[in-house]
Amino acid sequence: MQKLYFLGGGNMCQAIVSGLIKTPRFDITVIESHADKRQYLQDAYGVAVAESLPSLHAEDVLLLAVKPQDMAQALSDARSNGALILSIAAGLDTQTLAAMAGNERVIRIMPNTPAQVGLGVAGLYAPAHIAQSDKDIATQIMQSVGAVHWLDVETQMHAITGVSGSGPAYVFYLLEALAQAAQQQGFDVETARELSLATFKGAVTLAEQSGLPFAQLQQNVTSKGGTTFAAISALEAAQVAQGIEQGVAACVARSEEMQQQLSQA
Ligand SMILES: NC(=O)C1=CN([C@@H]2O[C@H](COP(=O)(O)OP(=O)(O)OC[C@H]3O[C@@H](n4cnc5c(N)ncnc54)[C@H](O)[C@@H]3O)[C@@H](O)[C@H]2O)C=CC1
Ligand SMILES: O=C(O)[C@@H]1CCC=N1
Repeated sequence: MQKLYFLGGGNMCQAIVSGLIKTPRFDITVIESHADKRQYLQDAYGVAVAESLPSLHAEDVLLLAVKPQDMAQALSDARSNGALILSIAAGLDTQTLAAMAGNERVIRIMPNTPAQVGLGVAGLYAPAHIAQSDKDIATQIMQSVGAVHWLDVETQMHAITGVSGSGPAYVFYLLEALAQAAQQQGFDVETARELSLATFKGAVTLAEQSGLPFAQLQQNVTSKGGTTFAAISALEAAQVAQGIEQGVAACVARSEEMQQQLSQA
C-alpha cells in the first residue's frame, strides 16, 4: 500500500483522514508534535502516528497540514527524497513550497472543513511539470471527502480560498445571525438552532434539486408587498450582499498578502 504522511494532525488533517480511512487505499501516518493529539489521532482514526517525519521515498506522498507560518520550520530538516508533496496551506505558493522542501514535485490544494462529513469542496493546482499520475493521486485523496475542482492558474487559489476555503465560516456566521434573531423573537436557544439549521438545509437542498437560479428561488418566496419583501428590503438597506462581497474580497487580499510575506521569509 502507498505510504501517505500528514505533516500536522490538526483540524484539516483530521477532516481529510476521516474520509480517507473509509477506503483503505493508503498506509497513513500522521506526524504531529503534540503528544495528546497523537494519542487522539491513533484512538479516533486508527492511524499510525509519529513525532517527526522519517526519511521518505519517491513513491511516498507527503501532505503538508501545518499552519502556513509554521511550514518553513516544519520542513527545515525534512528529507522528502522526491516524494509527491501536497500542500493545503493557505498563501504558500508552489515555488515557495518547493524551495522550502527542496523538491519540485508539489501540488497545492485548498480544502474546506465540511470534508469532515464527506461534503467538502477542494480547489487543486499543479504546475505544468507535474505528471498526470500525481494529479490523479491528489484527486483520489480529495474525492474521498468531497468535490474536486482543478484550477488552471495558481493565482485562482486566492479566489477559491475566498469562496469555498473560508466559505464555511461565512455560512456559520449567517446561521449564528439567524439563530440570534430567532431568540430575539422569543424562541429558546435549542429551538432557534433547530429552526435555523432546518431552514438552511431545506433551502440549500431545494436550490440543488430544482437547479433554478438563486435569484429566482428568492423571488418564489417573495410576494409583492408581503412579509419576505419587507425582510429583503431591510437586508438591502443594511447592504448585507455588499458586506459578503467585501468579506470575500478581504479574504482574497489577505491570501495574496500572506503569499507575499511568506515567499520573502
Ligand atoms: N481549518 C480550515 O478550515 C482550513 C485550513 N487550511 C490550511 O490547513 C492547514 C492546517 O490548518 P488547521 O488544521 O486548521 O490547523 P491546526 O492548528 O488545527 O493544525 C496544525 C497542526 O500542526 C501541528 N504542527 C505544527 N508544527 C508541526 C511540526 N513541525 N511537526 C508536526 N506537527 C506540527 C500542530 O500541533 C497542529 O496540531 C493550514 O495551513 C491552513 O491554511 C486550508 C483550508 C481550510
Ligand atoms: O483561515 C485560514 O487561514 C484558513 C485557510 C482557509 C480557511 N482557513
